[in-house]
Amino acid sequence: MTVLVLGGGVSGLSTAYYLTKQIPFSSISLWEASQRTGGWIKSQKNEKGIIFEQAARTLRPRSEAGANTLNLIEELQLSNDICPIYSNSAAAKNRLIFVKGKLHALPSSPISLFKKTSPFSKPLIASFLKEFSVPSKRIKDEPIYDFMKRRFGIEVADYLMSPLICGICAGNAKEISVYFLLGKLFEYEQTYGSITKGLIFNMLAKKTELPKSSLLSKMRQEKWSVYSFHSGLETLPKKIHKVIESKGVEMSLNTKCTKIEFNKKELIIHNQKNTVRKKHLFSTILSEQLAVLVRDEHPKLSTLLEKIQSVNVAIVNLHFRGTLIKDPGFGFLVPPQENLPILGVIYDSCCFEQKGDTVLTVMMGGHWFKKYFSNFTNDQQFYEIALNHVKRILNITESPLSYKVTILEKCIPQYTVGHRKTIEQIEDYVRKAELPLSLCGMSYNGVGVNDVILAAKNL
Ligand SMILES: C=Cc1c2[nH]c(c1C)Cc1[nH]c(c(CCC(=O)O)c1C)Cc1[nH]c(c(C)c1CCC(=O)O)Cc1[nH]c(c(C)c1C=C)C2
Repeated sequence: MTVLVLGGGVSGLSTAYYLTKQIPFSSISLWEASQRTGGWIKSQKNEKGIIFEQAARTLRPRSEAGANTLNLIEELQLSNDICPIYSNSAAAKNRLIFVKGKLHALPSSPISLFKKTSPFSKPLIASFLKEFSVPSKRIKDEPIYDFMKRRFGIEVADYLMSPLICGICAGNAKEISVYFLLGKLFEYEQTYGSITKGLIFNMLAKKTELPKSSLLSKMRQEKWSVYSFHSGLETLPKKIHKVIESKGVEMSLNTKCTKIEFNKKELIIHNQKNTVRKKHLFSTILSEQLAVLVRDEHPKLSTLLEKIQSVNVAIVNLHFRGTLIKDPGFGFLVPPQENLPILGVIYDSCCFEQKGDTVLTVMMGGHWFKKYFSNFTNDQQFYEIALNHVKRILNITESPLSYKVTILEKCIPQYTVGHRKTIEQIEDYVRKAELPLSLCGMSYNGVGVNDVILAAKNL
């Protein structure tokens, strides 16, 4: 069997990795359009040992997908490279939002739900209790914002959910699908008539057994909240690359697929230099990129793939001398109704020690990229916006020792309302046309690193 994996991000790398285990005697090739693998995961270490993370920086260990990644890490013999953030640390507990000119700490423990904390006008427990009696609505899907406003009220939608959706997918909660991004909460309303009731039933229910591994036990024992690696998150894709190469996967960098032809259950796949024939294709590139490659032969499939659009995110990493954060934590998010050009700031040096200095990452754009930056022409403009906001909000007067601006083009797919139907239609088309094609990656069933690794395993 000859197979090709398209895309060398963590999704493509893990697809190739699991294929080497599942079909060990096949010939596996991987094409990556750029000069490196790892995709958006890129950790840049400077001569002083300061790490600038370009996009994703931590992984969550506590879910089926999180447990699967821990298993993979153990298989890759990376357990000793892990750097956890423990649940009782400020970086795990202190999450802030910037509302009406001030930073506010979000409730972080069951007790804090009983206290009134600004910007909320009442204790959050009141919204949860009221939610019991809100009539349920039979729906197939809804924007997350509408769902939360209907169930918990406008403050939860504005101050909790909208910023959280910015953090997860740099998206607008008024457009993102609740079914797809918050499937459990959606299911609770549909099954129990109330989210709060669903949460309680879920807490009392017998937990599904997660795959056992010694790393998983260690994580539970030590109470990790999230984790990365001592040399940054890129440790993971780098190691997968090394392992799959050693197992015989033929890796081709700077190799951009230009066209795919489906010929009697065989594929003819073109790149800038040559053409190859393969029995099966695993596409982990963005659905909108794949749409272009299949358009000539399968225009209907192409139109469906194009429906899943991604947004640009601008990242500005800043490095200052000394410890400048007065209230340590994970960082802060800016709810969209504040109408500011930044989405949030991560306090990297509060999460992982950075030689006693302060390292911050400012995230900008996402759904609002065009609104704020359509006329920007150079990195300096992004840097100035980021620095001015950081200085003002965090009361920093110093100038950074170094910085880096990165524009991540089409970085996060947006699962808008109707995403489920689009996925079903795509799967239906591939099945009926008997295309030797498997789809994986951020565009389909989860945008997180854990999600795409699990999806690769389950292909
Ligand atoms: C390029 C920017 C990215 C933003 N989100 C993601 C990237 C790559 C992907 C992402 N981030 C989170 C998740 C949820 C599941 C997980 O794997 O952890 C995903 C898929 C978590 C997250 N990251 C930030 C926040 C505030 C959150 C929410 C949950 C939490 O509080 O831990 C930081 C952050 N990420 C983005 C922005 C704008 C931002 C703001 C500080 C976009």
